[in-house]
Amino acid sequence: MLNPVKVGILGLGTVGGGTVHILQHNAEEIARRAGRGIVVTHACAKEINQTYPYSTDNLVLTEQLIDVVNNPAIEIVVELLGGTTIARDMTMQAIANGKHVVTANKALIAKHGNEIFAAAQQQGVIVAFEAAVAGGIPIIKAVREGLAANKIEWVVGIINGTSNFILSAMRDKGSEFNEVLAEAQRLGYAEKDPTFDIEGVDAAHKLTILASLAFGIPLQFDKVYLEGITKIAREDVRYADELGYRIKLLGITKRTEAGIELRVHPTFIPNRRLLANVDGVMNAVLIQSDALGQSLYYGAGAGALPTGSAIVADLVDVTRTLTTDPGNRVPHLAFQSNALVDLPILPIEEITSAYYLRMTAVDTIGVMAQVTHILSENRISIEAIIQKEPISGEKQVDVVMLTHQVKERQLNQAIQAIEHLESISGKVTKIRVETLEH
Ligand SMILES: NC(=O)C1=CN([C@@H]2O[C@H](COP(=O)(O)OP(=O)(O)OC[C@H]3O[C@@H](n4cnc5c(N)ncnc54)[C@H](O)[C@@H]3O)[C@@H](O)[C@H]2O)C=CC1
Ligand SMILES: N[C@@H](CC=O)C(=O)O
Ligand code: NA
Repeated sequence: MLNPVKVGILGLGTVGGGTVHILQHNAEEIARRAGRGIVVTHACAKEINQTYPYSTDNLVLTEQLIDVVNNPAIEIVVELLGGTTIARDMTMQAIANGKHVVTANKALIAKHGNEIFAAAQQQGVIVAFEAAVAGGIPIIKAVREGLAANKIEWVVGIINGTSNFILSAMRDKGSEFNEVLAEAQRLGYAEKDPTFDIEGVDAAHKLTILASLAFGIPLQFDKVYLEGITKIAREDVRYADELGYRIKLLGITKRTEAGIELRVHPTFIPNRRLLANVDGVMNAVLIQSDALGQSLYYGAGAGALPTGSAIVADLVDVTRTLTTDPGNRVPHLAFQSNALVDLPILPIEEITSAYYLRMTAVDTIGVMAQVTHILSENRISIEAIIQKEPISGEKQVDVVMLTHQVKERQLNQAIQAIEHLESISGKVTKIRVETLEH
């Protein structure tokens, strides 16, 4: 067998720890698969004086990132720092030094991937990023290689473990939002800045990557429409249940004649669907493609070992292809770089969806007639409508409805008119309903 491949890791936190553990624990199996050993020789972190729960005996630990990136003995740099400034500099420096890079950093790839892949291609090195989308699920491999025969029509996914963990606990145990978020942070699921998880930014990073791989378009994070889960009220979770739905934070990207839909938002999903039953930190990605039809990919979306699993899989992949001519490797974004096309991304008002609407009626007499009149004027048909019984002593009641499919611009016009009614108090809550056929 050849000498082991030397790896340097930047960052020994949740994912760095999981990666070192797996490489040590499964060393023999990994070497049998890769054709040679894969050994971490150097690692960099801010907290190198702590005791790690794995052996650091043969590991040179440093606080200086550049010591790893500029070390001529290291062939593969694993970037597990997070963020898009220092991580970008280190990644670009590693590439300039002719090193392959493996990263879990979806923010980095979504925002700077076009530049990073161009530099990597010029240097003939690989930047591998399986861990960046849906944690341990081999979704990059599946889309880039497994579905290479297909024209992909749409991709829909639960791709943020933290927000799914929160929504599941709110529904199943009636837990408080902030308590569950703190638990997700303790378990190492959340981003350093957890607003990325709960405001949909992390899911948008991952969706940006999936859309590029699915449709052969450049990475365009700035064009993703995003809404997080922080505005979901307890009553919406309860009404979803009553109507036979679950609320999930979905990333949706779809090819239409007018352009590409690229959106992240809370979504009602009928509870009989598989996606509706993906709970806790689990992720799932459902893909519609022309030859295979639908395929579903399910597994742990965050955590030390699941994410470490994806990092090590990339290390094996890179090791196996070290001697392959760069022109014959799998292209970073699934399509050859000169075959990417710049399809337009649709503004959210141009999408068509069904909707859940909740409003508070202050005067119940005649309010239903007024609301349904506005909807019919805007050619919006209603699938279900519920007027809740007023709580005794109170005049206000919730009115909840589900619409059939309509263009979002049209729905927004109707909502504006409804909010102007004297019998309606405050804002109308709007949540999109998942209507993709499956
Ligand atoms: N935690 C998870 O389940 C998942 C995380 N990711 C991504 O993996 C990456 C790492 O995430 P975690 O391991 O959770 O983060 P973490 O916060 O647990 O670890 C970060 C590590 O980087 C080191 N570091 C950061 N800046 C440094 C600097 N300037 N100099 C030296 N060391 C520095 C820290 O000391 C720490 O060891 C992020 O990009 C994250 O988005 C991806 C999938 C899942
Ligand atoms: N914070 C992320 C970690 C994995 O990508 C999540 O919760 O999914
Ligand atoms: Na993955």
